[in-house]
Amino acid sequence: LILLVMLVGDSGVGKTCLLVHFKDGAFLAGSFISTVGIDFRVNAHTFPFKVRICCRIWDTAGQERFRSVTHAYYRDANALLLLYDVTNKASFNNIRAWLTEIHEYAQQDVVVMLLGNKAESSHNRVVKREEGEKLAKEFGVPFMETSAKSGLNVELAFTAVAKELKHRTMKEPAEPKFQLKEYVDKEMRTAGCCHS
Ligand SMILES: Nc1nc2c(ncn2[C@@H]2O[C@H](COP(=O)(O)OP(=O)(O)OP(=O)(O)O)[C@@H](O)[C@H]2O)c(=O)[nH]1
Repeated sequence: LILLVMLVGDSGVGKTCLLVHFKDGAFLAGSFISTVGIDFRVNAHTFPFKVRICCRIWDTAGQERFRSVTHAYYRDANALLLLYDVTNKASFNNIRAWLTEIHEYAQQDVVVMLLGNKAESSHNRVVKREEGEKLAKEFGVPFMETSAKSGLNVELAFTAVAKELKHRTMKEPAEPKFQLKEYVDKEMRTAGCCHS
Protein backbone atom coordinates (compact mmCIF):
# COMPACT_ATOMS: atom_id res chain seq x y z
CA LEU A 1 0.00 0.00 0.00
CA ILE A 2 1.36 3.36 -0.96
CA LEU A 3 0.09 6.47 0.68
CA LEU A 4 0.45 9.74 -1.03
CA VAL A 5 1.48 12.91 0.77
CA MET A 6 1.50 16.14 -1.19
CA LEU A 7 3.13 19.43 -0.37
CA VAL A 8 1.09 22.41 -1.47
CA GLY A 9 1.16 26.18 -1.06
CA ASP A 10 2.25 29.33 -2.86
CA SER A 11 5.44 29.47 -4.86
CA GLY A 12 8.48 30.19 -2.71
CA VAL A 13 7.04 29.16 0.69
CA GLY A 14 9.68 26.43 0.96
CA LYS A 15 7.97 23.18 -0.07
CA THR A 16 10.99 21.81 -1.89
CA CYS A 17 13.36 22.86 0.88
CA LEU A 18 11.20 21.27 3.56
CA LEU A 19 11.17 18.00 1.71
CA VAL A 20 14.89 18.11 1.01
CA HIS A 21 15.55 18.78 4.69
CA PHE A 22 13.39 15.87 5.72
CA LYS A 23 14.99 13.58 3.20
CA ASP A 24 18.63 14.62 3.49
CA GLY A 25 18.71 16.57 6.73
CA ALA A 26 20.19 19.55 4.96
CA PHE A 27 19.05 22.97 3.93
CA LEU A 28 19.07 23.65 0.25
CA ALA A 29 20.72 27.04 0.22
CA GLY A 30 21.42 29.19 -2.77
CA SER A 31 19.30 30.06 -5.71
CA PHE A 32 15.61 29.41 -5.80
CA ILE A 33 14.57 27.11 -8.60
CA SER A 34 10.82 26.96 -8.89
CA THR A 35 9.24 23.54 -9.12
CA VAL A 36 7.68 22.86 -12.47
CA GLY A 37 4.44 20.94 -12.33
CA ILE A 38 4.42 17.92 -10.08
CA ASP A 39 7.80 16.82 -8.97
CA PHE A 40 8.48 13.39 -7.49
CA ARG A 41 11.00 13.60 -4.73
CA VAL A 42 10.80 10.87 -2.18
CA ASN A 43 9.94 7.26 -2.44
CA ALA A 44 8.70 4.59 -0.16
CA HIS A 45 11.75 4.27 2.03
CA THR A 46 11.78 7.56 3.83
CA PHE A 47 9.78 6.39 6.82
CA PRO A 48 11.52 3.27 8.08
CA PHE A 49 12.42 4.90 11.39
CA LYS A 50 9.20 5.02 13.36
CA VAL A 51 6.33 4.36 11.05
CA ARG A 52 6.19 1.26 8.96
CA ILE A 53 4.15 2.38 6.01
CA CYS A 54 5.09 3.37 2.54
CA CYS A 55 4.72 7.00 1.86
CA ARG A 56 5.33 8.71 -1.38
CA ILE A 57 5.73 12.42 -1.14
CA TRP A 58 5.01 14.75 -3.98
CA ASP A 59 6.36 18.20 -4.19
CA THR A 60 3.99 20.37 -6.18
CA ALA A 61 4.49 23.63 -7.97
CA GLY A 62 3.10 26.68 -6.23
CA GLN A 63 2.93 28.82 -9.30
CA GLU A 64 -0.52 29.70 -10.55
CA ARG A 65 0.15 28.49 -14.06
CA PHE A 66 0.66 24.94 -12.83
CA ARG A 67 -2.48 24.84 -10.72
CA SER A 68 -4.50 22.76 -13.14
CA VAL A 69 -1.81 20.09 -13.00
CA THR A 70 -1.94 20.08 -9.22
CA HIS A 71 -5.75 19.84 -9.20
CA ALA A 72 -5.61 16.63 -11.16
CA TYR A 73 -3.47 15.02 -8.47
CA TYR A 74 -5.42 16.18 -5.42
CA ARG A 75 -7.91 13.37 -5.57
CA ASP A 76 -5.18 10.75 -5.18
CA ALA A 77 -3.62 12.41 -2.16
CA ASN A 78 -4.07 10.85 1.27
CA ALA A 79 -2.51 13.80 3.03
CA LEU A 80 -1.69 17.38 2.20
CA LEU A 81 0.90 19.49 3.91
CA LEU A 82 -0.25 23.04 3.26
CA LEU A 83 2.50 25.61 3.65
CA TYR A 84 2.69 29.33 3.96
CA ASP A 85 5.72 31.51 4.61
CA VAL A 86 5.72 33.49 7.89
CA THR A 87 7.73 36.22 6.14
CA ASN A 88 5.19 36.58 3.35
CA LYS A 89 1.71 37.83 4.24
CA ALA A 90 0.26 37.07 0.81
CA SER A 91 1.17 33.40 1.14
CA PHE A 92 -0.74 33.35 4.44
CA ASN A 93 -3.73 35.19 3.03
CA ASN A 94 -3.88 32.67 0.20
CA ILE A 95 -4.32 29.76 2.61
CA ARG A 96 -8.11 30.20 2.58
CA ALA A 97 -8.10 29.85 -1.19
CA TRP A 98 -5.91 26.76 -0.95
CA LEU A 99 -8.26 25.21 1.59
CA THR A 100 -11.23 25.94 -0.64
CA GLU A 101 -9.47 24.21 -3.51
CA ILE A 102 -8.61 21.28 -1.32
CA HIS A 103 -12.25 20.87 -0.31
CA GLU A 104 -13.24 21.03 -3.93
CA TYR A 105 -10.73 18.64 -5.44
CA ALA A 106 -9.33 16.37 -2.73
CA GLN A 107 -10.82 13.30 -1.10
CA GLN A 108 -13.27 14.04 1.66
CA ASP A 109 -11.17 12.37 4.35
CA VAL A 110 -7.82 13.78 3.25
CA VAL A 111 -5.48 14.61 6.15
CA VAL A 112 -4.54 18.27 6.04
CA MET A 113 -1.89 19.95 8.14
CA LEU A 114 -1.09 23.66 8.05
CA LEU A 115 2.58 24.63 8.29
CA GLY A 116 3.98 28.13 8.78
CA ASN A 117 7.45 27.77 7.29
CA LYS A 118 10.61 29.94 7.60
CA ALA A 119 9.83 30.32 11.30
CA GLU A 120 13.51 30.86 12.15
CA SER A 121 13.65 34.18 10.29
CA SER A 122 12.42 36.30 13.18
CA HIS A 123 13.57 39.60 11.66
CA ASN A 124 11.44 39.24 8.55
CA ARG A 125 8.44 37.65 10.20
CA VAL A 126 5.11 39.27 9.31
CA VAL A 127 2.71 36.49 10.29
CA LYS A 128 2.45 35.76 14.01
CA ARG A 129 2.26 32.21 15.25
CA GLU A 130 -1.10 33.02 16.84
CA GLU A 131 -2.51 33.99 13.44
CA GLY A 132 -1.58 30.60 12.04
CA GLU A 133 -3.06 28.88 15.08
CA LYS A 134 -6.29 30.83 14.74
CA LEU A 135 -6.70 30.03 11.07
CA ALA A 136 -5.95 26.35 11.66
CA LYS A 137 -8.52 26.25 14.44
CA GLU A 138 -11.12 27.85 12.22
CA PHE A 139 -10.65 25.12 9.65
CA GLY A 140 -10.14 22.34 12.19
CA VAL A 141 -6.69 21.35 10.98
CA PRO A 142 -3.51 20.76 12.99
CA PHE A 143 -0.87 23.44 12.78
CA MET A 144 2.78 23.94 13.49
CA GLU A 145 5.53 26.30 12.50
CA THR A 146 8.49 24.81 10.67
CA SER A 147 11.83 25.83 9.28
CA ALA A 148 13.51 24.05 6.43
CA LYS A 149 16.56 26.11 7.33
CA SER A 150 16.93 25.27 11.04
CA GLY A 151 15.07 21.98 10.87
CA LEU A 152 12.39 23.10 13.35
CA ASN A 153 9.54 20.55 13.39
CA VAL A 154 10.46 19.18 9.96
CA GLU A 155 10.54 15.57 11.05
CA LEU A 156 7.55 16.03 13.33
CA ALA A 157 5.40 17.34 10.47
CA PHE A 158 6.04 14.34 8.25
CA THR A 159 5.98 11.80 11.06
CA ALA A 160 2.70 13.07 12.50
CA VAL A 161 0.98 12.83 9.14
CA ALA A 162 2.44 9.38 8.51
CA LYS A 163 1.24 8.18 11.92
CA GLU A 164 -2.26 9.46 11.27
CA LEU A 165 -2.34 7.70 7.90
CA LYS A 166 -1.02 4.51 9.42
CA HIS A 167 -3.70 4.46 12.09
CA ARG A 168 -6.40 5.09 9.54
CA THR A 169 -5.14 2.30 7.35
CA MET A 170 -4.74 -0.26 10.13
CA LYS A 171 -8.16 0.48 11.60
CA GLU A 172 -7.57 -1.62 14.67
CA PRO A 173 -10.76 -1.33 16.68
CA ALA A 174 -9.10 -2.21 19.97
CA GLU A 175 -6.76 0.73 19.74
CA PRO A 176 -7.96 4.15 20.73
CA LYS A 177 -8.32 6.50 17.81
CA PHE A 178 -5.15 8.37 16.96
CA GLN A 179 -5.60 12.08 17.51
CA LEU A 180 -3.33 13.96 15.16
CA LYS A 181 -3.85 17.31 16.79
CA GLU A 182 -3.24 15.99 20.31
CA TYR A 183 -0.15 14.16 19.11
CA VAL A 184 1.27 17.31 17.53
CA ASP A 185 0.48 19.42 20.60
CA LYS A 186 2.07 16.87 22.91
CA GLU A 187 5.20 16.45 20.82
CA MET A 188 5.68 20.19 20.59
CA ARG A 189 5.24 20.60 24.34
CA THR A 190 7.74 17.84 25.02
CA ALA A 191 10.30 19.28 22.65
CA GLY A 192 9.73 22.75 24.02
CA CYS A 193 9.90 24.04 20.51
CA CYS A 194 6.68 26.00 20.42
CA HIS A 195 8.26 29.38 20.63
CA SER A 196 10.37 30.67 17.85
N1 LIG B 1 14.92 31.53 5.79
C1 LIG B 1 14.35 30.45 5.23
N2 LIG B 1 14.32 30.36 3.88
C2 LIG B 1 13.72 29.27 3.35
C3 LIG B 1 13.15 28.24 4.15
N3 LIG B 1 12.62 27.30 3.32
C4 LIG B 1 12.85 27.73 2.06
N4 LIG B 1 13.53 28.90 2.07
C5 LIG B 1 13.96 29.68 0.89
O1 LIG B 1 12.79 30.03 0.17
C6 LIG B 1 13.02 29.94 -1.25
C7 LIG B 1 11.98 29.04 -1.90
O2 LIG B 1 12.10 27.72 -1.44
P1 LIG B 1 11.50 26.46 -2.27
O3 LIG B 1 11.57 25.27 -1.35
O4 LIG B 1 12.14 26.32 -3.59
O5 LIG B 1 9.98 26.93 -2.47
P2 LIG B 1 8.74 26.14 -3.12
O6 LIG B 1 7.58 26.31 -2.21
O7 LIG B 1 9.14 24.71 -3.40
O8 LIG B 1 8.49 26.94 -4.48
P3 LIG B 1 7.79 26.43 -5.84
O9 LIG B 1 8.60 25.25 -6.28
O10 LIG B 1 7.86 27.58 -6.82
O11 LIG B 1 6.39 26.07 -5.53
C8 LIG B 1 14.46 29.46 -1.41
O12 LIG B 1 15.27 30.57 -1.71
C9 LIG B 1 14.81 28.87 -0.07
O13 LIG B 1 16.18 28.98 0.20
C10 LIG B 1 13.22 28.39 5.58
O14 LIG B 1 12.73 27.57 6.38
N5 LIG B 1 13.83 29.52 6.05
